[in-house]
Amino acid sequence: IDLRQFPPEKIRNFGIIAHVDHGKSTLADRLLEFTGTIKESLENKQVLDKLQVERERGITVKAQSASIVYKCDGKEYLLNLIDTPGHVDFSYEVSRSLSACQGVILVDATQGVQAQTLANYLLSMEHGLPVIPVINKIDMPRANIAKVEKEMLNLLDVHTSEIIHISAKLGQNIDQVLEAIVKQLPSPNLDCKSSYNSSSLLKALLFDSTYEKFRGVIANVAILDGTMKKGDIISSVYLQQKDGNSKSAYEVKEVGILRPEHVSTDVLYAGQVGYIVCGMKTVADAQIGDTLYHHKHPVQGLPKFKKARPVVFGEMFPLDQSQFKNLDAALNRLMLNDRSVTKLNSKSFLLGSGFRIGFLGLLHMDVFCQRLEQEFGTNVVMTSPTVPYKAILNPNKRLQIKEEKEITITTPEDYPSQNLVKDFLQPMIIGTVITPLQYSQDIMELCTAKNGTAVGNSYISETSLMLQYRLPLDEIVVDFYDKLKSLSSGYASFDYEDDGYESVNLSKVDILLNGEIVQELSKICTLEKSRKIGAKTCAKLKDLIPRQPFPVSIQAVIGKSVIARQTLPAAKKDVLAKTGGGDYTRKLKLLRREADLQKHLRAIGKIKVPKNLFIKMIFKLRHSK
Ligand SMILES: Nc1nc2c(ncn2[C@@H]2O[C@H](COP(=O)(O)OP(=O)(O)OP(=O)(O)O)[C@@H](O)[C@H]2O)c(=O)[nH]1
Repeated sequence: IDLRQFPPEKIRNFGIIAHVDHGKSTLADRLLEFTGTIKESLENKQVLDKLQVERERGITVKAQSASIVYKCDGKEYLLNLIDTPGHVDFSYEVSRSLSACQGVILVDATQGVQAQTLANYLLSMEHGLPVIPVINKIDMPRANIAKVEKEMLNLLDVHTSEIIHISAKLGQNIDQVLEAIVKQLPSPNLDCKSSYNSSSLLKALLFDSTYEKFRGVIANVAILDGTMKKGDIISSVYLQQKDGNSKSAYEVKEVGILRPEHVSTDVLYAGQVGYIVCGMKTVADAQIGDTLYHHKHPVQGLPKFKKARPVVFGEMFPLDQSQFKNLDAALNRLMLNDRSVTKLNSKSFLLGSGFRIGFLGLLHMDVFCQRLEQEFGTNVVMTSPTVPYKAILNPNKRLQIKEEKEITITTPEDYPSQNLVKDFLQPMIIGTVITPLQYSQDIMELCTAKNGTAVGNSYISETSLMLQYRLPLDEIVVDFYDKLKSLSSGYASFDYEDDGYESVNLSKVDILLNGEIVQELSKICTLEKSRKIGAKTCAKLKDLIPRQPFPVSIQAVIGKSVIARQTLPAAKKDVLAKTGGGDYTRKLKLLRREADLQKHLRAIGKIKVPKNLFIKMIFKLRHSK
């Protein structure tokens, strides 16, 4: 491809956004086939979902770009498409991708408008992006186009005449979608007047990155002004700020576009989207949202990207401590590809050195761990996840806290001494559920049971309802989504947004084995839930700990008060087994000696629990609802 043929007016950059499973990746397949970017084949199924985890789970977790060339009214256009994930846990990928887009297609399916349809639509409005409304899966017998159109008219600012009806699976009306992209979406809104003005200073947005073993960081860039060529020496606004006089400069070793695989073009012009390889090595250097420029010609930086805000935290340890450094390196590389994860160092008495990692949800946490294993061969153990609570501490002279202070609690270790605390706060969300009418009663009961308060209900059609509840984040991260799906036979959809913090009665449940605290099993939870959690942990431990020669008391405590307990009886040893008939006094002697031994062991009382048991326990607690 000669990229000089595509000045900005012949370029359209668009993202495909929609609810989970509405057919975004399938539409991307057809767009790639229809424009001859890839060969037509029945084998082409979600070709942009390249990760093993995406193939195995059948979901997109990573936004992917591809450049296609399309001829419309005799002129060729360069279209850059970004296929985005639909699940709420990966919404950061969507918002990040939209920063490199000029237009968006909203694919809707026969299920009608769902929670993420609405969330993504609002996101594109926030970015000021126009939307091409599309109804997908019209080939399905269950398709109810009239109903879906009505919902779209009710909830989205679109007109019936604009809605395109397609079957991404069968490739029906794909040409209409492409034509709408060219005719209805604007060309990139650039700082420059002309793409070939060689005097224009380079200004490029780094909007995504991946890591490859031999090539290092591969950065996806949108060129906003000037040109980027192989051999150019570039720097970035972030590096300039970090290093003062901008010592860090990189030579562009490769530059090209994605079709969808890397195709080197040696140059990218203003308005185009592509990739560069320039020897960057770390997450710190390849900052998402950074502005790149020619080293000798600094430019004004673009507004920074909003940072992802983790909603669950877990502690991650290598199964084998000798692998700690490898795990650190693997995490840094994976974080180049997944920018929504946060990482801090952490330590555990039993599990050794590890990391405190923040995720955007439990699915995100599972997918991230699976990617670590599949792409980097690391084996890790994750402690049970917790949401970020806050504590307001009273002033304290001894601890040199001069005025009220707010701290964030993401692990039991952060839990402050109760007498210092003025108030605990928990994160709240506004959850939006869209459901067919017949399931709404059960869903309302579920929201109430999860301590939710209704903030608004409205009909989106005669048969579907939108429910909005204010809920504690802690109540939805574990099993809310699964329960919602099972109550509604899979029909209800869910999305949520932050809604500040609210006062809560928080507690820290510690687990004691024969009076000794086991740090790794401590848990922060609301006082209301503490008994249930304490009892469950004690019962599970009783099952898992091997019998010892002495009884083991397993207690769950809050401070000094015991809230649950179990006793693991001593392993009985038949001391008389070898005595046969024998003398009565000898038997008595043996029994007395055994009783003394028991007493002695009980006095020592220390039980040696293997590391494996904790790993099993952590695993069990995480996977039991
Ligand atoms: N019958 C029919 N099935 C379709 C159509 N489009 C997609 N599908 C099916 O719907 C399912 C989901 O399609 P995907 O393309 O993976 O959906 P997605 O929106 O990319 O999914 P996420 O990225 O995980 O949110 C797959 O089984 C597709 O084969 C269509 O037009 N007709």
